Amino acid sequence: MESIYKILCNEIYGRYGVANRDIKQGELILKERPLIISPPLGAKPICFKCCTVVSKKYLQVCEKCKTAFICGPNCSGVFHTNQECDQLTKLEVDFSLLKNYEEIIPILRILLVRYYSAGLWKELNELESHVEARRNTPIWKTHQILVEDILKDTKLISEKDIENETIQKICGILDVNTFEIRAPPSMSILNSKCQNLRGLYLNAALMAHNCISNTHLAVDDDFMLYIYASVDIQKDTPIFLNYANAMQGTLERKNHLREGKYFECFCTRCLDPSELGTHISSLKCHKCLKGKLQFENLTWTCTFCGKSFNRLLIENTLRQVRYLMEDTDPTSIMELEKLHGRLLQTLHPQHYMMLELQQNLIGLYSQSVPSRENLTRKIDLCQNLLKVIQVLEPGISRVQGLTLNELHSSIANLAYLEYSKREISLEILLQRLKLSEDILKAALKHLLYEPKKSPEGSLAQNALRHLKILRESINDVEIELKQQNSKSKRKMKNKNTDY
Ligand SMILES: C[S@@+](CC[C@H](N)C(=O)[O-])C[C@H]1O[C@@H](n2cnc3c(N)ncnc32)[C@H](O)[C@@H]1O
Repeated sequence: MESIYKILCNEIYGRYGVANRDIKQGELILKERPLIISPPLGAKPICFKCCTVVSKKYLQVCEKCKTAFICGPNCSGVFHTNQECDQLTKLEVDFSLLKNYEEIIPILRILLVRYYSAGLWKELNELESHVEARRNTPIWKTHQILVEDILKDTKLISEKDIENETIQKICGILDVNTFEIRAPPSMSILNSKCQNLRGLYLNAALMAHNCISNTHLAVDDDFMLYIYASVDIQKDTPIFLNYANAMQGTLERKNHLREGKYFECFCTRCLDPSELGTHISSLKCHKCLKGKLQFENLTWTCTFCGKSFNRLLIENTLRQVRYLMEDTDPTSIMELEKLHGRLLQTLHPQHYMMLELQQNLIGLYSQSVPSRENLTRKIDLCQNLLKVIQVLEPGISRVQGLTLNELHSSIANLAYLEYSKREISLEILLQRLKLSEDILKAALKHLLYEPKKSPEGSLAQNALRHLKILRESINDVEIELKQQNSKSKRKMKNKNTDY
């Protein structure tokens, strides 16, 4: 069967994927298992079998190779393959070395590939590593001390490897090509923040970046990666992933791409100071208080009065805003609302830091008392957020799905509340419930792409159950409305006959 995409190469992107035919929104473009899952530099080690993060004190070793870390003898994970285990047995790697220097684990796992699969090793080495751009930078030196020098003391790498910069190249390949993925829930890291892992997917790694991507990515609990078309993609169009966070401003995304992926992005969003009219990076003009400050030609300029502001001044303002956000209790609606009000004087209401606050608030309101004030505010926040996401993540989008899901429940709850207080009629209640149903259906259109074996997948299943309940409620209200109408018709008739 003809492949849905093909790989081309040009001077800008290097290798990149393009649609081999018209691809419909929602079509699966790629489903792929990772070649390797690893913790990022400096993070806690993971079980070689199931990849859960494990505290050092709970680590055990594989009975067979006596080297690979495992979370326990009954672990049923599949990632410590026989090939890897056999190879570690043959190489007689010193376990204490691994235990004390977990930084070398991902590199070691990749090095093992060259012993058991020449084909995979070749494919891996063809990935972009940007060694030239990295040479003698701080990250190069860190890897030299934390990885290269330690591996040198073992028989795992030769003098030739050092000469060929094999280890630095692998480190570059991991930094440039891996996807950030969520670690499975861990029993041995109680109360710790969820740690992210890095997954290397040989085919997905070939896709180019655009800040407005045309794909939707999902990873299930077994680390299977799914890439769907988030919008219709015409034949010969590049298949774009977004390597950056769509909900960050241009300067932040550009920094991330420059420092981590070694390129400058010139997509339509990066070239437009208003970021496609979303104003996700805009500030309020302190001088005229009317215009928006946008970054163009290396300065921040007001769209209304034309005054320019020094870049350092704005960077300092944004840093102060970040400190204020970090200093605010993220579990307190009152504190976050106070900060939101205060920041409205400095930032555009759709600035990415405002959106971050708004997302936090939506989460808190969804767990709070469903009072009229709370529900109305949550509806406003969801609508504001959706205006931006629909532009920055057009088509299928997880954030859109989650926000629409929150919006539907608040609209239904507010309608019930107002009806119970006799503030709205049964007809209006029905209208609002139908609106909520439409919004929930729209949410499901996004969320149904989430793998069943993932937290978002469970949320989608929940949303499906809610849809059923909502339909039953709508049915009940329709019946009640019919009864009410026929009752009033009968009353009218009786009144008429009385006359
Ligand atoms: C994950 S790799 C993609 C595959 C790579 N092009 C190759 O040939 O192996 C990421 C690298 O591709 C290049 N790249 C991807 N998207 C790009 C873009 N929009 N503009 C410029 N370079 C891009 C950059 O060199 C980046 O570091």
